[in-house]
Amino acid sequence: MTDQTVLRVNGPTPYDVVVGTGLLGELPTMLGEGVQRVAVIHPRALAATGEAIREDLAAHGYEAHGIEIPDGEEAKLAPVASFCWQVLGQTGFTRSDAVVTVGGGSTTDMGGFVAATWLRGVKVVHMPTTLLAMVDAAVGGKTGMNTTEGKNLVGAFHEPAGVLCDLAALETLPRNELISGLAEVIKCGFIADPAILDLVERDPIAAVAPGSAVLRELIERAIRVKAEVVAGDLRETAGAAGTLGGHPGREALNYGHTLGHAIEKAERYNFRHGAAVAIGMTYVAELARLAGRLDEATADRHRSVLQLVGLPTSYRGADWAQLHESMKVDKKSRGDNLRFVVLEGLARPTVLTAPDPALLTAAFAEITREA
Ligand SMILES: NC(=O)c1ccc[n+]([C@@H]2O[C@H](COP(=O)([O-])OP(=O)(O)OC[C@H]3O[C@@H](n4cnc5c(N)ncnc54)[C@H](O)[C@@H]3O)[C@@H](O)[C@H]2O)c1
Ligand SMILES: O=C(O)C(=O)C[C@@H](O)[C@H](O)[C@H](O)COP(=O)(O)O
Ligand SMILES: [Zn+2]
Repeated sequence: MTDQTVLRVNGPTPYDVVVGTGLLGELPTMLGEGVQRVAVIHPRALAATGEAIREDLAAHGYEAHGIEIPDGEEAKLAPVASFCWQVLGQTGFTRSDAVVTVGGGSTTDMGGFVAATWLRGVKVVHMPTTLLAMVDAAVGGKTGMNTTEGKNLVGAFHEPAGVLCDLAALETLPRNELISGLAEVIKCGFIADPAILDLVERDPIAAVAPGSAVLRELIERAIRVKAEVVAGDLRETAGAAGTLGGHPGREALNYGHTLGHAIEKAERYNFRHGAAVAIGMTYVAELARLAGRLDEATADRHRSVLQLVGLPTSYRGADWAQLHESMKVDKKSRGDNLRFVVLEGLARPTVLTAPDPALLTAAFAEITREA
């Protein structure tokens, strides 16, 4: 009897996302044939876990090296990538060797980037340890590094060879981190799978309880949404090209992120990613409502479902001019035109290009009003 669920991600190089507990035994199979050296990249907070995985790999005959990186967004900086490249160089990493990331989204983003760039691309297996990384960051091959000018401005698409989501990791995750991850789950509910919203609304306590059947179902549903979206538009080109008949393709996964990333930068990354995205989703719901695209009930549902699990839906930090300036380098922008993913209804994402500036500020007024 196994508690594992295997979710397939299709695309140029299909791979599995395994959800369950006690998954370390799956790692050698996922690494596949021919791997001699493995670099286990983990944040400081997970030093013991990283070392246990390194030792297990060594016991299986791999030449296993641990690479410790900073916790959180501090990991997503160029000097950290440079340090990792140095270790790979000094340990003689070749194209048949592999990176294993163990950590949250900041670890999978930066470790994935190192794997994408070392020798122009080596194998990577992600072992996400936060809810957010399990349902989002570890799946789909997007990697990202921050620069002074903004969030994720450097990166590459580099799909993993596989993803192991060990649910036991969620037992040690601080509650605010779990809640942050739930924002990306709820995002999947709005853009593609409204059953997610029903599940959260029916039992918000179980939704944030590690080990609950509800949380597991939410995780699996969100991974399915992500897998389906990236399989259809891995490199995020379909939305701007208009090849999916109005569907934004992979850009749909950026719902709430245009303002969300600007808030994270303004708050010097002291804001959780999911919290910023929750505010960003509330903002675009208001924007879509004011633009006459979205009905009032669905816009209001953003506030109610996000608040139910303790996520913020209002903001009174940085001013609009500063946030607007940061949004200009959002990857969905084309030239001087901002492009926002908005909803025309539940599970009906589309792109709103260059909205009237008066609408942008009116929507901002809606989310600052009650902060
Ligand atoms: N590439 C993508 O598709 C994608 C998707 C979503 C988010 N992201 C990125 O992911 C990042 C956010 O990731 P996150 O929310 O996982 O945060 P995170 O990686 O910063 O982890 C949060 C904190 O929890 C600690 N931690 C991790 N696992 C733990 C565990 N099991 N027990 C105790 N502590 C643990 C970490 O060390 C860190 O201090 C952002 O940089 C965001 O841009 C990327
Ligand atoms: O996988 C994607 O595509 C996403 O947009 C998922 C987002 O949740 C994630 O935060 C991503 O890193 C944002 O991408 P970016 O291209 O806006 O940096
Ligand atoms: Zn995100």
